Amino acid sequence: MSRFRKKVSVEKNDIVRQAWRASSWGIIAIIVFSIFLNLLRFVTPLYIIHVFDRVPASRSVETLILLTIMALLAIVAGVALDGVRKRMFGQWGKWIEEQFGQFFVYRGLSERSIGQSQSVQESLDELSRLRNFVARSAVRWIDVVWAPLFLWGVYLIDPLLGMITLAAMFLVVALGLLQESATREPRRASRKAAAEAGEIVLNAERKYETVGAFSMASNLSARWRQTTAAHLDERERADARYTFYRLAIRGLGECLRIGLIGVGVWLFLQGSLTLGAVFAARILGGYGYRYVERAVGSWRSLRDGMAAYRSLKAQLRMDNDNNVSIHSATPSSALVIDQLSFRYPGQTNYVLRRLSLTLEPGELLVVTGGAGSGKTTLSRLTVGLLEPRYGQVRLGDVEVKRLPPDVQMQLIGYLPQHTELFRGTVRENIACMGDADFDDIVRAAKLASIHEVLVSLPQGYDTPIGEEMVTLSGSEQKRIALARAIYRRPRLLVLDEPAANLDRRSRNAMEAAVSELKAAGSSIIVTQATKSSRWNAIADKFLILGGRTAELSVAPSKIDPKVSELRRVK
Ligand SMILES: Nc1ncnc2c1ncn2[C@@H]1O[C@H](COP(=O)(O)OP(=O)(O)OP(=O)(O)O)[C@@H](O)[C@H]1O
Repeated sequence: MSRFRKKVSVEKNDIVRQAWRASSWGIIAIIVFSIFLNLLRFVTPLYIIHVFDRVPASRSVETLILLTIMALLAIVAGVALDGVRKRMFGQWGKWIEEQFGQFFVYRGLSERSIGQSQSVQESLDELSRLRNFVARSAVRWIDVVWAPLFLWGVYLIDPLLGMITLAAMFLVVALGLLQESATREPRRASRKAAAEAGEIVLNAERKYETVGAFSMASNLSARWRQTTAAHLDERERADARYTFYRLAIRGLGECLRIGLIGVGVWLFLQGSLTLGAVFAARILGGYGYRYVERAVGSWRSLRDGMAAYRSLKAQLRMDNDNNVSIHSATPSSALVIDQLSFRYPGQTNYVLRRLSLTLEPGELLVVTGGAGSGKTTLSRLTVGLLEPRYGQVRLGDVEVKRLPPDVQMQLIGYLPQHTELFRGTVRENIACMGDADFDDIVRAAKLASIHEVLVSLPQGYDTPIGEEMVTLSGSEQKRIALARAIYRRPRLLVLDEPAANLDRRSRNAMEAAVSELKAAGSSIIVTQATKSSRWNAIADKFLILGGRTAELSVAPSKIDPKVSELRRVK
């Protein structure tokens, strides 16, 4: 039955148009079903007119039986069509989420700028709002276009009854708009307070060591209670206003029905309407009013659904613009940092100014600088996590920031300052949560000197680790992160303060791994907070970061007479 099975290729251009095209048969079926369904809604009023007005005159039981059977068949057909139509809307919503969910997770996670795009969760929330609209509310907006037809039916029976129905429809729209504007602000405030309260708990759970060590539970729970109280107050205010307007709308519907019958019977007494026509007008007016009422009730869902659609469509367009072709020479080209300047959004001071250097394959650059001098910022810029304000970071001719995610995965290895492991097994963590050759994983673990530790774990490489299951020491976790950074033998390896908090054995392992990769042709950047002679023997270049200046020097043994030994960049 599903007409929403076609797959949309997210790699091709015009993804949105493709999705509309793939949905077109389903949409046509929904529209055709809606036409038949709403025409069938006229059967009951027609039945009443005939049964009340014609059957008593003819006194024909056969006609009554025949009309009743036809009306029942029409009702059964209407219910079946309505069921199929609702199911199709549900499938359409599911299809949209299935088609694009994974794509937005992939795109959001592979968009490597820190704080520059909307979060993956925001995109998924938008997708889910769009699905909710399609699966639950779109049917109401398809039906509301039929309201004028029912109104016209009432008007044909009697213009006065038509005017009463029209007035009720206007009033319900006005009440709906008032309800929306009266509840918008408390709803927004309530959502904000709820998110803040949730954040307090989530944060405290993550930082359980600090919470436990400082016995912060009572302070945090008091703060949570305060924030939750604000959320509950706002929600109660929104609920009270919502209930008031819902009751007013429901009451208005009852008044309309009574009004149509009261005025209709009065018209009957005047001799201008039959009783059958009065009840038919009551039913037609009821349908028209209910369609408008239901559409008004799902106004927020329409607005959220449309906003989500526009935002997702813009993101899909953006994705189409980002295709980059990579020259085959790129992997073996030099790393070029060219006039690189960077400041964080909202900051006036530049962390790095017009920094230029070149790192050939097989060269090691040691970056030294005190706290806040920009070591982490430079590391993030080099691996494409931050976008330069001015200048470029390139591998050959291609900006690192523009490398397609799969190419970047192959070419770049990164050990961040703070170790981040994922919930999963050790083997999965080293393989970046994907599939990988086990021999490569073991080779990387040996190179990072963590193999012996891993084989002694209860389930070896298949031992689960993660945020909550801390079974490894900080230095062991760092060596697993190092194994992850080097297991693909990256062309460019960036290690941000790798020696911090490591014992001598781990530091030696780190240096041995760096030497081996360097010998194999990787360009390597290592940052350190204090000057140390540790890397002197194998380093090719040194960069000293100091607030607004940076000094670049070449290791004495590697000085090329054509290159100045010391450069100062302001
Ligand atoms: N997300 C951010 N937004 C705004 N400013 C930031 C951000 N991250 C870092 N900074 C600022 O940029 C400067 C450089 O920070 P960075 O973390 O690169 O220094 P660092 O040399 O790695 O320091 P540390 O050795 O303490 O880790 C600092 O002044 C810091 O306050």
